[in-house]
Amino acid sequence: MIEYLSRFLYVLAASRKKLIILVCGAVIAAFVEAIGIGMVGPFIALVTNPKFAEQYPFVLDFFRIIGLGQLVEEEPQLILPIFGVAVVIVTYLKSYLSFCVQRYIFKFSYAQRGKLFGRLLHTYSRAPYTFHLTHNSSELIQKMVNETEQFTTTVVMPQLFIISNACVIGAIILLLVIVNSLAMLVVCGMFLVAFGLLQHFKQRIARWGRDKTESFEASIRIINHALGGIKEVRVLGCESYFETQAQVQTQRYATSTASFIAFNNLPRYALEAFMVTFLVAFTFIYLKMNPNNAESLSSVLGIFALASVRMLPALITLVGSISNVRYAKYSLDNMYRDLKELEKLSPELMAAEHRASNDRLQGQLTTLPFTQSISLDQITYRYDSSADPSLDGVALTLNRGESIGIIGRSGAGKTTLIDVILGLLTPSDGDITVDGQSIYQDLRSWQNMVGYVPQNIFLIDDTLARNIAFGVPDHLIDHERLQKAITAAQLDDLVERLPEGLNTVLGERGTRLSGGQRQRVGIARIIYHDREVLVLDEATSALDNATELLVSDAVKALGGHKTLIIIAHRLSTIEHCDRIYMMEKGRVVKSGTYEEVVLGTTPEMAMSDGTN
Ligand SMILES: Nc1ncnc2c1ncn2[C@@H]1O[C@H](COP(=O)(O)OP(=O)(O)OP(=O)(O)O)[C@@H](O)[C@H]1O
Repeated sequence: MIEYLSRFLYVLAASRKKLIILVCGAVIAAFVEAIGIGMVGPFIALVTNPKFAEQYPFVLDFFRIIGLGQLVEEEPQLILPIFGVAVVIVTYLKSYLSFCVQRYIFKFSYAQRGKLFGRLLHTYSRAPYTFHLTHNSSELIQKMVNETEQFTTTVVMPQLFIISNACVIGAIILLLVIVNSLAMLVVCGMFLVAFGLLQHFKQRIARWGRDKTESFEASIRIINHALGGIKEVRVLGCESYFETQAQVQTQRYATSTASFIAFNNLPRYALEAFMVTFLVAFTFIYLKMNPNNAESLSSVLGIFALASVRMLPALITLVGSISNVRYAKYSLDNMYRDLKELEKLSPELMAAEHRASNDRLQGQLTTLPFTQSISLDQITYRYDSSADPSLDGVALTLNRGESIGIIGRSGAGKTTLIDVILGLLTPSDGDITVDGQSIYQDLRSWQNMVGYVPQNIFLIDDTLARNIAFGVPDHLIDHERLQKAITAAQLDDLVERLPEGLNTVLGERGTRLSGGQRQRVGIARIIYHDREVLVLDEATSALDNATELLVSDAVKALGGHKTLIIIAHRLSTIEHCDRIYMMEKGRVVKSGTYEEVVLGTTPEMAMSDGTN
């Protein structure tokens, strides 16, 4: 329980002070409600039994507390009307307070959802790259969209309702004990039934919660597969394969959700059945033991009826809230694990990223001093899931303004090397230095000076301008620089042909562009961002020969004042490079000029696909 609460408080992004104020408000409202409930009984008793005030001294005590003790002692006929007015006032106060507290609970809980969503996005987007290599994006989307909602409705709200209902129940129990200690019998019976049910269904509730979360996550993954790969799916005609998978998951989701909702109604029926059974059994036993005292039975039964009418709804809400909390335990544990692990793992990284985002927004980027060279010194990297290292003692040096080409067969380690250079993977051995300073001393400043064009350019479903000035708010876009980048990447023709020029929306993942055009947008993007070191991963693979020539010219034009690292898909792309490194099984096996390395090497040795 303590562990659960500490996890809950960790995930809850609210200030503790707010939470304490909220709990205090809920407790006060619950006590006013309990007082209101408690006053109804004596009011009815005062109406039906005029001697009630004499028999029960707490009635006069009440009048003394509100300062009217003397008045009602002198004029006892005023007891009933004054008490009636007090009941009405307390009921109004109770209703108003309960409404305010509930409204605050809803506001507070949904504000938590927004905050938690932002916190998860912040954490995931700044998490080490290796985290993303092992976590499916559907899982992360599921957590941000569904589990934050679940956290709000089935963890935060129920916990606050547990507190307020526990207060109401406590106050009612106190009241019943004061009025008639026999009522404890029925209270104990009710608790036994309610908590017996919770205990009996404990495992099942937790399993339903887990099933619901997992099936929702699987559904998002299936949607991603079926619609993300719509071209292949349509051509291969395997739509029904994904439909069958989706059916399994929706069925699992339906079963777990329906079972839980049905269970939530069970305590009400069980408690009602218990009450009737108890009252009938009690009546028979009472009559058997007191055959001549049937009249007193009605007053005892009245107390029981009062207990059940007041206790039942509060107890049902309490049981519902507790089962909700259990139902959501799986998703709470999930979010706790991610947040705790990632926030613990990379607090400096997170802080640095946060600073960098702010700097970027203000157009100021800190970079490492770079006037001479970049050196990779004995870089070794092994993926967690792999037995052999993918990079094994790679060493190379690159002077400012130079361009190097990296070639090698498929699986030689080129992409892994690029990921290490980009600072996405941290080598287990070796170092990368810029003018002698390790990039790991200030990774963000290193990344601020690197531009990257991957094999598959990531395009957002937005305008061409925003895709080139990627991540820059509209009001900070430099239009002169944008135009230069477009011209350098040979995109002028495209801009002219697009219906709304630079403001044309490119479609999801740039579906309105050809492969070659997408590549050129990627190149325009790094030109716009004007980074000192440019990394091109087979950047010209999707270009036709004529366009490739144009883009290669643009890239070549960058040479001399930009430092280039190119993973080549076609040997012609790296002809102009100052040096070529050939990789094999994670090692650099040959280096030198184009003539020294490429000529005399079979295309199979040099390239992923054996082309030249
Ligand atoms: N996420 C990963 N987990 C485990 N092993 C990996 C992972 N990514 C790559 N590898 C392994 O690391 C080695 C190098 O892969 P890498 O992708 O760097 O090669 P590459 O030269 O870029 O190949 P290609 O030209 O086909 O893209 C391969 O043996 C590959 O199986």
